[in-house]
Amino acid sequence: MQDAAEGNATSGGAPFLEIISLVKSFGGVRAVDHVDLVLDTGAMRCIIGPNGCGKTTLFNLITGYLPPSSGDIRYRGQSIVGRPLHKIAADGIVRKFQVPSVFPEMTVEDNIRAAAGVRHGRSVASPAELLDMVGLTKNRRHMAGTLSHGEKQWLELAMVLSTAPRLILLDEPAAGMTRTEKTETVRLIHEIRRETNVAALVIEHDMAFVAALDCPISVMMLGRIVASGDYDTVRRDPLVREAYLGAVNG
Ligand SMILES: Nc1ncnc2c1ncn2[C@@H]1O[C@H](COP(=O)(O)OP(=O)(O)OP(=O)(O)O)[C@@H](O)[C@H]1O
Repeated sequence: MQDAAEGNATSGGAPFLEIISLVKSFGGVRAVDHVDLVLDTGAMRCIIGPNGCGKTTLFNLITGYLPPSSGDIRYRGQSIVGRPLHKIAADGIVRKFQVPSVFPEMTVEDNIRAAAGVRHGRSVASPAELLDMVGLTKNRRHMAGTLSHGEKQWLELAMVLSTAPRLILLDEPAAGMTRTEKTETVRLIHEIRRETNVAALVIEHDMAFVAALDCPISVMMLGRIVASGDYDTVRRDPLVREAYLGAVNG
């Protein structure tokens, strides 16, 4: 099942990100098994699926952390397979990990300044604008180590944005957050997309959070994308209900 949004090309003709028949095997385990996926400039898509279905491996392939066994990843019209990790990051694909990695002994604003040193010449919001966007202006002179878990996640999001990414890969951005922090994170992600036109791929297990993000979803199982569409479409898919949503939501 493919939803219409997947086929749209960018103005230059080539899709912004195009994953073509991507395979990654670890010995006998095919962690990513002929995955096809297209993402337009500024678009967002959630990747969901049970533990071990290949989501993290897919991110590791896109960022260049792992080489694929076969298939291609085309970014802004060119294959990035074999391109070094740092070059892929410099070209604008930036990953935010589940556990926030801020510098605890530095102030909030110095964390952003440190990250902004690697913006690769692209224009970007100022540290003050980024702090405002993530709601941390009032904390700017606090040591990052004193922030709550949710605030650390938002600070790291601002740090990622300060590098002027074109595509952000968010690995479980709601993990460990309170309900209020999750609601704020959804608002924040929507605002970031409105303000910056950055594209996003989001791995997430929390289905209420996924629903609130209100974007197309790809469902992975055993390394394959088995369903794609909006939240209601995916929810109704019998295979998804049985193998994933049913198990999560009861
Ligand atoms: N470096 C590795 N070496 C061997 N097997 C691996 C390696 N990385 C992942 N795998 C295997 O590949 C499969 C997919 O793992 P992956 O971590 O990508 O899944 P996931 O969907 O991200 O899981 P989770 O939701 O638990 O993070 C699993 O069977 C895993 O054991």
